[in-house]
Amino acid sequence: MVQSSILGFPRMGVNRDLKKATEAFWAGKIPKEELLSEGKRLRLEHWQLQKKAGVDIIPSNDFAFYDQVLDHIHLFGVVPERYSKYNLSDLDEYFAMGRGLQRPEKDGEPAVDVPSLEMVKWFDSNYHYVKPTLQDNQTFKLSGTAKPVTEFKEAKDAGILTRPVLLGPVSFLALAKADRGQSVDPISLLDKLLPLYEDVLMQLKDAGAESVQIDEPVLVFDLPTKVKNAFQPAYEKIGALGSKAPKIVLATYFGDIVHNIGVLDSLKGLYAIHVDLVRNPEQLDTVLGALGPEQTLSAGVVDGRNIWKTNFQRAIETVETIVQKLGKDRVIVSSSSSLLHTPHTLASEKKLDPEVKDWFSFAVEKADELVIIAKAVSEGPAAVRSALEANAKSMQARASSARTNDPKVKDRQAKVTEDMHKRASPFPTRIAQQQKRLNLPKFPTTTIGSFPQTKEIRIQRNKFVKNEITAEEYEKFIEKEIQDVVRIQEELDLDVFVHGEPERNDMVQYFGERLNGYEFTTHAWVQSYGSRCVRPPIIVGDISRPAPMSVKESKYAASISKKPMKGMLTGPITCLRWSFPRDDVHQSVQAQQLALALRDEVVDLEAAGIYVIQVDEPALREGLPLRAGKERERYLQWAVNSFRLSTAGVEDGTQIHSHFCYSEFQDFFYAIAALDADVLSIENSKSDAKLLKVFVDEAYPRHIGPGVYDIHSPRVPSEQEIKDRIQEMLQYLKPDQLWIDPDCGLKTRQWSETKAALTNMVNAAKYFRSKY
Ligand SMILES: CN1c2c(nc(N)[nH]c2=O)NC[C@@H]1CNc1ccc(C(=O)N[C@@H](CCC(=O)N[C@@H](CCC(=O)N[C@@H](CCC(=O)O)C(=O)O)C(=O)O)C(=O)O)cc1
Ligand SMILES: N[C@@H](CCS)C(=O)O
Ligand SMILES: [Zn+2]
Repeated sequence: MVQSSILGFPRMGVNRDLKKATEAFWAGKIPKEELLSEGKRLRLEHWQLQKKAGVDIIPSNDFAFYDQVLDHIHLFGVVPERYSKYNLSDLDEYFAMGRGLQRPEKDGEPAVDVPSLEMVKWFDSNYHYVKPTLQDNQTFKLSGTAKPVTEFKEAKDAGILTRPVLLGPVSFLALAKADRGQSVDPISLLDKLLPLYEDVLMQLKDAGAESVQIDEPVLVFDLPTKVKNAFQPAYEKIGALGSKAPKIVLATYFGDIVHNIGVLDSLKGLYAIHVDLVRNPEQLDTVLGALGPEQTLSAGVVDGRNIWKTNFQRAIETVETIVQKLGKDRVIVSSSSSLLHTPHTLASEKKLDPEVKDWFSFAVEKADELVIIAKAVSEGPAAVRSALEANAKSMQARASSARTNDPKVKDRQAKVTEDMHKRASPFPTRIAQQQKRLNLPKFPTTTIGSFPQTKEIRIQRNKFVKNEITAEEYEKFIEKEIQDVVRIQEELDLDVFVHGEPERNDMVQYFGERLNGYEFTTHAWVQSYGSRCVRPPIIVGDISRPAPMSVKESKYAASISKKPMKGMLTGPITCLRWSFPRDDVHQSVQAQQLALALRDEVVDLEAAGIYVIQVDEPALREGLPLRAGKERERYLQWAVNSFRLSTAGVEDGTQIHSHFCYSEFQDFFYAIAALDADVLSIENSKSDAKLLKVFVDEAYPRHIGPGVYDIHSPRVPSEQEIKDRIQEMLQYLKPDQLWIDPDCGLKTRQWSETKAALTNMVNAAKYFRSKY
């Protein structure tokens, strides 16, 4: 029989219950025991709903209070001394690594002041993981109660036999880095780490696990030889455990593994291989050809990254092809990746137009889809006839809907010219005119856009959404917020102001709600990092801008401000990547539509007297195909063109900024340079300033503001820390080039932390101003 499986389930819960409990715990409003029991309740609820749907293979250890990679850091005792020295409780140490910890001395307990570990993008998704950080003398030690074993037993006690998920040893090390000042090559630690995997696998077997999912997603990358060669010894060792360990399903996702297919030779002893056939269906033949004679294929045919209903006919055809080759008992039908990247359930969406709702499928619905596909192949289509018919009808309705097609948008796209991507003059001419207009000091200070989104802001917005206050009342409230933000920036003596983005629920969702072609949801939250979630809007049709989206707020802010006001927009690629995109039109087409809509907005801002305009593109790097080559070049071409199309409509004297966070910018530096933005602000505070060398090597001529402090943590950086950081930067950047700003927007911070940190930042900038 063909079995159905899920690689991982969203953990927030139907009402973002985990977020609420975690934040309540951090705020000291609930004790640790309550947080732990909420976690337990959610795990059980999610296992039960998958079981009820009829899913054969249900994951465990896919739950994490903060991040699944951080769970492994904790599991293997990869805790840098700057955390372990405080002898914190397990949970406090775990959260300290995730989000930093700063607390005064209390009841004889010493004061704690430690920043978080680095957080980076999980492959090309909008999820972020905590990067394992290794020492030259790194040792590994299994934490007393191994979480994968505890959670497996927890499910078993509830009558559900799960398949525990582990991040594989090669991926764990390949995704790690040497700590600051250390030079260890992570993969060289494989031999030291493997015994811990062997131990966990044996414990899981003893506890009754029949199979374990080991994720090795790095197989979709172009791997350095050392990493590629690590698979053989790693899995020979694990394979040598034989019946002392559960059967191993090795999972890859978010790409194809054809370029690493040779690695499968060394994995033939494993029970099964999982591949992502949504992203790369064309890899199927190669993978089938490389499987061992008894190996099972786990076929990822239900999209773990998007919300479109699965096309049953197509998925069933794919699975049947595999069955013909391998037989029913050697095929598992699966989600393409963990469903972590999809919202919990469509059932919560009460306001969606039924026409489009019929096109969507969230995690709970995807569980049903997997069961239907497996049944259709196992028992024949007649067993699920009505589901197949309903699905075919939905597919047909979407394909023929008038909502997806806007001739006016197509017409405008056909008229886009090369010149529309170019500013009028080169940078030296532009910056001279901008400086005349803006008259900024050396080391100009600014922020990235958002100021704290307080509880009060969210409450007022919620009231407005529910029609409990009028549009005028809400507008007045937002104006008052803008006034406060402007006044505070005056007090802080920043140089380029922002309006603070109080009117925005999210930097992408806000624009999605104002553009034609988009649908948005009320409960479709997806975890972005830690307790933070996003509600990506859904692109269903051709995109256009019916009216200005941000001009009113920026113009108002400028009217009450004595300093230059920066207009704030989200760039076309970020709007695309952080939405659920269409799967019926190429992404480059959607990006160009977004770019044209934003171009109109940029020009309108300029006409309203806003002469500094920031177009954020933090997701530019995320969209980069995971492997080097032609596909990457093609992406960069259309992505860079989209940014340029959106910004090049302004005069020379208008300063275009762009912002990047969560990106390792070195490997796509030339694309950032090609954007031709006058000023770049980039997240950098957690990285080694040495990385800025790329700006020197490439003789980058324009202005740059590498973030001087981390905004993800409530911790306030001292003035000295910021000065040290700037001093380091000056080894690589010219004083005339350097802007001083935080890593990213401040929306997740409290006001007290924000003011304290920015005071230190402005003082540090003034110190260098007086020195140069
Ligand atoms: C910069 N980042 C972003 C990414 N992706 C985005 N789409 N947006 C981003 O800003 N990716 C990379 C980074 C890091 N990621 C994030 C992601 C999320 C946040 C964040 O702060 N999220 C908020 C939710 C923001 C939001 O949409 N708020 C809405 C709704 C608020 C709400 O919960 N309302 C309540 C009722 C009101 C109340 O009583 O509080 C409800 O609906 O129940 C809004 O403001 O209106 C989060 O809280 O997780 C930051 C960085
Ligand atoms: N302008 C946005 C950028 C976030 S990446 C903000 O400040 O929140
Ligand atoms: Zn940012």
